[in-house]
Amino acid sequence: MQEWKEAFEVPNTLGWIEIFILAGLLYFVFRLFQGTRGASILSGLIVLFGILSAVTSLSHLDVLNWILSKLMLYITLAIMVIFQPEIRRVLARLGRQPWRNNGMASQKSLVEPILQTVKLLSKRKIGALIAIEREIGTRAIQDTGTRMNSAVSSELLATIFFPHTPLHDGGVIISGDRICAAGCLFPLSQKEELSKMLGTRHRAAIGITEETDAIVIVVSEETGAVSIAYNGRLRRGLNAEKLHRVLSSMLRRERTGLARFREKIQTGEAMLSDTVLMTLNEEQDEE
Ligand SMILES: Nc1ncnc2c1ncn2[C@@H]1O[C@H](COP(=O)(O)OP(=O)(O)OP(=O)(O)O)[C@@H](O)[C@H]1O
Repeated sequence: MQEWKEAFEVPNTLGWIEIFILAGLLYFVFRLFQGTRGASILSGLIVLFGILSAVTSLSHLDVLNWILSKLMLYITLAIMVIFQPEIRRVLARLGRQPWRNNGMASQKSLVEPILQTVKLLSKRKIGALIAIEREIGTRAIQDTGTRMNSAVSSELLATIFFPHTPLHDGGVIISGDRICAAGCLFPLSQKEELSKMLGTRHRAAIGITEETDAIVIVVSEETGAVSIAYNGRLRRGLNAEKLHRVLSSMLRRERTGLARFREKIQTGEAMLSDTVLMTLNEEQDEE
């Protein structure tokens, strides 16, 4: 009984500081994992472990408590292995460089050529995979393809994806207002819940957005359907008008790095990922 009383005693100032720091850390971790496959499993595990540890320690179930504390290390290792993609993505988010200006301010210089390309390729059922890099760098992925440094034009994009040409296999990466690589191998998404209908091109589109904050446009070779991937999600079957709206809206939200950084500070961490997801959700709701 004494232990229970001690456990629920009002903490002193230092205790309160510790509680606030711990709560802040937990909130930070949950925000980072929010929306990922691991979020609900992770919170479930933490709650379960917390309850079991509290009960075994307060009830003097020493053996069980000892086993739980030993299991903690293995569970942590297991979490790291199971949630490897999420952890990679979270670390990449942490490594974002909001002050980096990759020249994305010009919306028109990207939207129009991409739309024209997509319309042409979709009509002819030519497969395409176009990633637009944002704050998280994609250099390692660019290195899997052929480096380029060309202005974005619909003629060049369409030529790259034209069948039987050397660069048509793989994806194009646009950084700033330049096509910086073509024929790149994107990481494939390992999500099990993805439709069996989705082949490797679409899985690659989702895969790169799980690890970076890139926006990816996919044209299906089989159906000519146009999809857009962001933040590990795929929005399928967009017509020209919808693609224009979604793409313009996403790119409009891009500011020059410093302006966005200032804005984030003023609004208190209005995460771009949230606003873009809202755009996708709004679009989905409209259907
Ligand atoms: N990891 C990857 N990175 C970039 N491109 C890839 C990757 N894997 C496959 N691709 C591209 O996708 C093509 C194969 O597409 P596949 O038919 O398997 O996919 P899909 O999603 O069904 O697309 P589609 O509807 O166009 O057929 C390859 O020829 C290649 O160009």
